[in-house]
Amino acid sequence: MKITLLVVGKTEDKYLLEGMEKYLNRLKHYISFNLVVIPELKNTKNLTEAQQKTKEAESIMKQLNNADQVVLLDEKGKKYTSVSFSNYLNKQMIGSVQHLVFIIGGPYGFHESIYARANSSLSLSDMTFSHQMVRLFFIEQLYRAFSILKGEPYHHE
Ligand SMILES: C[S@@+](CC[C@H](N)C(=O)[O-])C[C@H]1O[C@@H](n2cnc3c(N)ncnc32)[C@H](O)[C@@H]1O
Repeated sequence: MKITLLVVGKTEDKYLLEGMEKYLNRLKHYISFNLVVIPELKNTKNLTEAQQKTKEAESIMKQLNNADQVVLLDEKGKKYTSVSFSNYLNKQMIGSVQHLVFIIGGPYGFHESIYARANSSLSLSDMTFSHQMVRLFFIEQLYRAFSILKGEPYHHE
């Protein structure tokens, strides 16, 4: 199985880039992982929030194949503990899933067509995080999940 994390917009903040790099470097020892950045829309001044979400959705859909298992990062999604998330990943790996795609929305969240395409959703908290910060938190949780599956000492309950 390979995992893709699809995000909208480049990260400019150094503190986030450094954190992401740290966990991406660790994660690559466990799984084939790809971070795909969909470029942020330019000249959005004349676009409504709904129009921006529609355009983002078109770019997201272009990245997806029919067989992909798509999981949206969404504050209203399903909640896991780190251990239950590691079990979820294990199930996907031993099941028939070839490509697991997690998606973090843009500043306004997801268009309804993306909700309709998704197979499931995942909440990191009831709180709303910036779409930039979520990528760091999620990559750390992915790394943590694989370290749990490997029985390595990173995670302490
Ligand atoms: C600023 S939030 C968008 C908030 C928007 N009001 C909504 O309804 O989704 C940007 C993106 O960050 C992600 N996100 C923010 N908080 C999250 C959380 N607690 N759990 C999972 N993903 C979250 C989601 O992918 C969301 O689309």
